[in-house]
Amino acid sequence: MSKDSAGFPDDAFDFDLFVIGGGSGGVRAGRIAAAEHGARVAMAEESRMGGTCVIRGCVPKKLMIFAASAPEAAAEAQGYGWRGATAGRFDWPTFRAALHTELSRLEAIYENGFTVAGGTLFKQRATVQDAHTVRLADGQTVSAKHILVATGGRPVRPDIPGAELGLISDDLFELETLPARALVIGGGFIGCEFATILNGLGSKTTLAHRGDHLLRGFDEDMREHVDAQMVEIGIDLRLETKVTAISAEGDARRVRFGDGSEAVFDAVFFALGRAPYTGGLGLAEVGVHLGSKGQVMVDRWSQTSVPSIFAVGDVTDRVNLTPVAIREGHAFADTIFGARARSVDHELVASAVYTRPFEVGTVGLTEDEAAARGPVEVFVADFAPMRQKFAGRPGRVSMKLIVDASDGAAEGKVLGCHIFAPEAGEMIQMAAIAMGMGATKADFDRTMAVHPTLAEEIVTMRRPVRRHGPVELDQAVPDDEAPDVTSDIAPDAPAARAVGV
Ligand SMILES: Cc1cc2nc3c(=O)[nH]c(=O)nc-3n(C[C@H](O)[C@H](O)[C@H](O)COP(=O)(O)OP(=O)(O)OC[C@H]3O[C@@H](n4cnc5c(N)ncnc54)[C@H](O)[C@@H]3O)c2cc1C
Ligand SMILES: NC(=O)c1ccc[n+]([C@@H]2O[C@H](COP(=O)([O-])OP(=O)(O)OC[C@H]3O[C@@H](n4cnc5c(N)ncnc54)[C@H](O)[C@@H]3O)[C@@H](O)[C@H]2O)c1
Repeated sequence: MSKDSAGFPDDAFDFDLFVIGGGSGGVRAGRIAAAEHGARVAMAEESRMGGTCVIRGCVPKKLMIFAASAPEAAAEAQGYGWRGATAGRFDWPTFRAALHTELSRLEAIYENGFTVAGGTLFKQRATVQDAHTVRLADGQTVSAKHILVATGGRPVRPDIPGAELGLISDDLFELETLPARALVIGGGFIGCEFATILNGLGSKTTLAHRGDHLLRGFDEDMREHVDAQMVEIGIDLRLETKVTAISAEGDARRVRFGDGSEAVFDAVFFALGRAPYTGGLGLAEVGVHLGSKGQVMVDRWSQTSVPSIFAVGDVTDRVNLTPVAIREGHAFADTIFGARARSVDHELVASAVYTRPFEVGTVGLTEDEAAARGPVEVFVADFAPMRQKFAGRPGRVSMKLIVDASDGAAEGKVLGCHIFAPEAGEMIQMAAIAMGMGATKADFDRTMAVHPTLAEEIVTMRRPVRRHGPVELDQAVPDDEAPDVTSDIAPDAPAARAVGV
């Protein structure tokens, strides 16, 4: 059997690795350690194998987004000559049954993938007893040379009267009936996606967000496009709105807002962020440093302050996305059991928010972030896409490239790419490859367009619409004193393209 820098197998322990949590990060780490590196691996999962992404996150959410897209598809079909096209009547029990059949299928794949690789699965909660020992809920203890904490996160509830009457994201997938009137509180990833789903499935949906635009942290233009689309599809969008109390009114919920007004809903969903799931895990007691949110503090090798204990995924609160958790788990397994040191680069992580009909795809710096670092040029394509335009459907695509305008080594490098369009998530994946390779605007320009597509606009933006940064770059102005000049170079540059011209 192979032996590496970690010195395994080590008969002093029951296992070489004990993974706590069978989600995206934990399963990948356990499977790679066992199948590819021959480690003796055990795992504990207290709920269902697959974790948040598979059972109560990305997968059921995206399937519900598909379901919720049917009314818009029918409306579009009418514009293409399908007279009388409608989506029909949405039957939640039928969809929910199919959804849970699919989730069970995926759960089995995750479980089999691990056990076929030779892993030992404990279907119960585990806590950390000491640097090399895990205690299971049934009382048994198991020793391991390494422990990997991959327990993910949990939705947070607000500290307001009646908070227990609200639902969390997990609940959407289990509802007995769809609410006729739904309130979603929170304007982040989940708030935007859940409001889109509920609206598309026929719930009269209100989205309340405390900020002035949805999706804080995203490029400002993208945020405004998402705000406008929410209103366009019929969501009652209440920005700069706080919820102060919830009370029961029969099966319904009476909600009090910050301005003193009240309204009644059939369901209230909290989408207020997620907290690392470390409560009661025993980590602090054995000397693992936790951050202010309870996240496990790790170095770039995902190692904690206790050398035998590692952590990956949402529980570390680095970038809380499935592909990141998977990559961190894989890198951990290769480093510790494969004698191949690999760490994860958390820069340039692309992501998408699956709003409808247009979604947001983003990678790299926002315009504001980039402008704060140095001179940049901003290229924008803003147009009514052929497909929607022909069908008489609303919506304008927006694509933005932010380009380094310094005269240094990074001159011309694309620093940020932001797309608001149908299937923007698919497009941004491709842009992320180019940007990861350090592509410049000239590289984009040299690329021949694929016509007629939406994505071709990303290689045909000729002139910047704005430039940020010092006017005279040669002047020795210290960075913190440099004027932040925003000049309109070509105010008419975002070509209002209709029908693929
Ligand atoms: C509604 C929603 C939609 C999302 N959509 C996307 C998306 O579209 N794209 C994307 O990239 N990301 C998305 N995410 C985020 C993504 O789901 C997470 O980033 C990812 O699942 C994190 O993986 P993980 O392995 O860190 O944790 P998890 O997948 O949460 O796995 C942790 C596992 O550990 C188990 N566990 C916890 N404590 C213990 C214990 N003490 N003993 C035993 N088992 C334990 C849990 O039951 C769970 O199964 C979404 C999240 C939500 C909530
Ligand atoms: N498409 C995707 O990739 C995807 C989808 C869903 C979730 N996720 C992941 O899951 C994480 C959690 O999603 P999320 O939407 O819950 O978190 P989030 O951090 O994206 O958004 C939280 C929202 O809640 C608001 N908020 C927080 N506390 C509040 C309070 N007390 N009162 C009022 N508003 C409050 C914030 O202003 C913000 O708008 C995301 O950050 C992301 O990492 C990813």
